[in-house]
Amino acid sequence: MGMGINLLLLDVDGTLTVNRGELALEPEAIRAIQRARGRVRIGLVTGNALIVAEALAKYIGLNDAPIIAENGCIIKVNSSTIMLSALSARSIAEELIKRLGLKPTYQYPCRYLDMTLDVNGDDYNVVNRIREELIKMRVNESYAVETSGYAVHIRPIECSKATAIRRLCELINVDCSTVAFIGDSDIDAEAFKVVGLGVAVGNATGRAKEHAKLVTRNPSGKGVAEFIELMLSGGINTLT
Ligand SMILES: O=C(O)COP(=O)(O)O
Ligand SMILES: [Mg+2]
Repeated sequence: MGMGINLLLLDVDGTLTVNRGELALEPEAIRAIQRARGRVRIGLVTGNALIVAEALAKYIGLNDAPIIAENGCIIKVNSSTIMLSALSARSIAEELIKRLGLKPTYQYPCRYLDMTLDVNGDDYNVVNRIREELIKMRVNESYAVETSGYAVHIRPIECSKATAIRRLCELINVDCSTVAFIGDSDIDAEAFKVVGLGVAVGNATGRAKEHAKLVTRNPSGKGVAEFIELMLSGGINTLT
């Protein structure tokens, strides 16, 4: 591959977990990440709340990992936390919960800009109902609505994982072309376009695979372990 990777960015749900739709972490992925520490800089890019992503990074042993949370609405790097929009989707989400009888996720109280609603299995249907309601409320131009497979997210339209990754690269002086990002869902597909190496895990959505440069043979966390082994064995050389 002859591609130097300076920064390895990891999605969380469906990527570090044993499978899409499951929350249990894949031990092989955690072990591979711990082996990769010191060889390449590692960060998390997730739809999860910042506090959830920070706790996960600490428990994996990635203490100073740069974190992009809330689908690109928040960046935590070194000791600064940056909000990438002045607009929060909280009030709109409250209105949608009332109008459509939706349920907030457990992270809802710990979130700032990108708000999450339960999918209860039919996430694409919930996304469409919300998009229609936002049009009725004449605010559909201000918010993006997407599903990760784990929750339906409503966020200020100017925020995304792609935009946040570009901003993070500027902040830590890394060229986006030397960044690898591994993900599993449609939301990650857009972010694959801004990094040098977009990697979709084997059970990723069709859209994610379509926009990835590499699709791992293995699913979710085992796919992450497979990619990291490839990287550590010089299959994709790392510059550190
Ligand atoms: O928070 C979610 O819904 C999914 O999180 P992810 O971006 O790590 O897949
Ligand atoms: Mg995911």
